[in-house]
Amino acid sequence: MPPATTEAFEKVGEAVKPEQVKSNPYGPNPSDFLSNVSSFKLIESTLREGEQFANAFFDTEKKIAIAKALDDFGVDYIELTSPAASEQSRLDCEAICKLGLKAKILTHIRCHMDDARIAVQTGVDGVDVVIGTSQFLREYSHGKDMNYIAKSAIEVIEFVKSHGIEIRFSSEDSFRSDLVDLLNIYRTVDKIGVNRVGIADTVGCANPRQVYDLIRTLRSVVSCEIECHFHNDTGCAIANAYTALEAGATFIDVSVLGIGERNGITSLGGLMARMIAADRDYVLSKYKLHKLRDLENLVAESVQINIPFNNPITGFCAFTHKAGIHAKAILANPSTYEILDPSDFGLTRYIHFANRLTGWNAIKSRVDQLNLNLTDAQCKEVTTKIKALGDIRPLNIDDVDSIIREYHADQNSEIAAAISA
Ligand SMILES: CC(=O)SCCNC(=O)CCNC(=O)[C@H](O)C(C)(C)COP(=O)(O)OP(=O)(O)OC[C@H]1O[C@@H](n2cnc3c(N)ncnc32)[C@H](O)[C@@H]1OP(=O)(O)O
Ligand SMILES: O=C(O)CCC(=O)C(=O)O
Ligand SMILES: [Mg+2]
Repeated sequence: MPPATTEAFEKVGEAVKPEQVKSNPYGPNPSDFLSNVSSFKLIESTLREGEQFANAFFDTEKKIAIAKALDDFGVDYIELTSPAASEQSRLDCEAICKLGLKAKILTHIRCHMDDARIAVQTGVDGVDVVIGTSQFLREYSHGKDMNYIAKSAIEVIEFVKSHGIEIRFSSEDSFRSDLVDLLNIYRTVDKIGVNRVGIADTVGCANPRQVYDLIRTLRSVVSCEIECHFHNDTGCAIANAYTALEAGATFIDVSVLGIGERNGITSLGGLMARMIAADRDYVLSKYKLHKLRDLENLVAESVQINIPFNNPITGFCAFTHKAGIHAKAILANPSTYEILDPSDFGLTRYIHFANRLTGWNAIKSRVDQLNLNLTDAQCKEVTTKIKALGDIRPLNIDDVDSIIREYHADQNSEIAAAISA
């Protein structure tokens, strides 16, 4: 496309000169500036954080079905509820470890030797250890100071490592913790050797700028990988996860449909949507995106919820285009109003034409689908009729098809009458 002329702008004031705008990092292809988010990994926590969702009860059979579906989807790690939580949780953890899945199996425990002793006997590939570091949790949850936290962290980490499995240490409520305390504890555990450290926005208070700053700072203090866990209380879970990757994190905790404590965490599907827009080749090479819908249905049924209408990718209208302006452009080139390609997820787009916002281009497309023959002028005329009925009541496809067919028949009988006259 030729560069926009500045003539029109100069009439209303000084135009921006192309040389003033070195490059636009945001477009037209967003992936140009996103190379640093590539090669992220997923810690899938439906069977841990997700079990903390109010409606969740997974029996052994359901946990196995979900674990297999997650593995088939291609998640890197599956995180399971603490085996210290209950006897059945421990048995389920052992059962999932024995499935021989490609994904590595983790369990998630308090920073406590009692839990660690149980965890290392389950057959997991790694243990995620967590302890609250904010003033709130230090005072009202476990009541321990930073010295105690550091000592028990070292003891638990060395114990888990001595069993030859992966270890991750995480602070709970990281964003309301003292920064110096945080960096000190992470530096300590990094020195003794952990696979990952984790940052957790346990109450969902962080915004992307805070995430960027904290992860960037942490990146300069530790040499191990950084994992992040974001709650969605203020609606930032996906954006925060993405920003964490930009800042140097490489592991993100997700759950199917985002289920978890309160209103949950970064959703698997939401993160897939965000990441495929950033690095399509990487995401397609790693994850079987066409299995997302079945995976979400499996979990939604298990916890007795519906898929929200506005869910990324699988919400019922995620690829439905309605207003006439949109429909026309989508018909010409789907990239006009779609950043995601539904076929990447085994889905199809839909043009909604049974409403008063429709335009003649969408109606013409429907006329073609019905294999009828109307000129552009006739399509415009029949669109006026459809809009008139759409002003009175909601329409369905049958209404529109009836108007089109009736109009088509009228036109044909007029032609026939003209010929016979
Ligand atoms: C933010 C998160 O989601 S963290 C993960 C949350 N996961 C879970 O809670 C797993 C399910 N939990 C459970 O089944 C139980 O809470 C158990 C088995 C872990 C503990 O049960 P109980 O001993 O009955 O204690 P309760 O649940 O009432 O309180 C939590 C206990 O853990 C302690 N604690 C809390 N966090 C930590 C931690 N990170 N490290 C060590 N101890 C901790 C508290 O001090 C409290 O101990 P207390 O009994 O001496 O006061
Ligand atoms: O272990 C972690 O990093 C996160 C724990 C958790 O679920 C949270 O803090 O919300
Ligand atoms: Mg959580």
